[in-house]
Amino acid sequence: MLFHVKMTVKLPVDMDPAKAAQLKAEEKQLAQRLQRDGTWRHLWRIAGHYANYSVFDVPSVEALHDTLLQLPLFPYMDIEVAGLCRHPSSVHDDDR
Ligand SMILES: O=C(O)C[C@H]1C=CC(=O)O1
Repeated sequence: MLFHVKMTVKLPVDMDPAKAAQLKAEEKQLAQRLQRDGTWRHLWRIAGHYANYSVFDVPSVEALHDTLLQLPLFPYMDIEVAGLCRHPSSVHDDDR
């Protein structure tokens, strides 16, 4: 199942910079692992924002929920999710 996810990062302005750097490094490590295993299909920065548009490929809504909860930055993100299904006019066979 494919899901479009918008993540907006809102780190507290008074967060210790070392803690922020650690969280971002941990997030990057997990994000790259999930991209390599095919779970995190797309990751795009939204220009001008500390936010991203992503596409996740997971077996269920519960799996998406569990994946998002694992993200080190989860406590500091606003997350919006939209389920995706194949468009009848799509020419891409892997859109499912
Ligand atoms: O920077 C972000 O958009 C937040 C998050 C998503 C992947 C990652 O490495 O950090």
